Amino acid sequence: MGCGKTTWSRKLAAKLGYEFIDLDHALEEQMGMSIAEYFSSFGEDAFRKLESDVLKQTKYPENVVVSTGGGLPCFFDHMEWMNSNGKTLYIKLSPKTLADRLENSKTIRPVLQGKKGDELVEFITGKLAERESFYLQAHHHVDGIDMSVEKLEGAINSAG
Ligand SMILES: Nc1ncnc2c1ncn2[C@@H]1O[C@H](COP(=O)(O)OP(=O)(O)OP(=O)(O)O)[C@@H](O)[C@H]1O
Ligand SMILES: O=C(O)C1=C[C@@H](O)[C@@H](O)[C@H](O)C1
Ligand SMILES: [Mg+2]
Repeated sequence: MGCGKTTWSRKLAAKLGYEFIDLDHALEEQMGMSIAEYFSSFGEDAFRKLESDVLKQTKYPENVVVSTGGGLPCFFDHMEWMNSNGKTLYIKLSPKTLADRLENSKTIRPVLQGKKGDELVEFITGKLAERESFYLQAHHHVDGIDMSVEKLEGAINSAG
């Protein structure tokens, strides 16, 4: 969460002349409300089910860069499904850098429940420990510091 998937997928798509789909955005369109509102009205389990349906039922164009939500890779068979249907890339950052970015971001992320400072760093450290085994299944891993479109292109064109 907050590693730059949306920001950099959009830039990569523009550079490649591909379409761009952000699955959090697609979900919000389908729900007719923000993710934060959906979480508080229907809870996380309902959100994860809908997120899975949107991942698998979206009609993807042939050439597209897709950014997922931060939790999506860690539920159901999503990593396996994405690895079978495209090239996957994990943008890796430390909990401290993620916390700094998330504190400055305007998007409300309900999983964080308003945490700040050291409490936020500690929470992200725990979440990453739970989740990283899923993220590491991605075909390619890039360090999210000094990010550039060229760095992303290099990673997806590399052997692994
Ligand atoms: N290389 C960068 N350097 C500094 N800030 C960045 C960089 N990339 C993204 N950001 C900022 O970090 C924040 C999170 O970025 P973004 O929303 O793209 O992350 P995300 O991975 O899509 O998050 P989520 O998992 O919640 O969808 C934004 O405020 C964005 O402007
Ligand atoms: O990390 C998560 O679990 C989430 C990340 C966001 O992208 C959204 O998908 C939602 O806020 C949940
Ligand atoms: Mg995003």
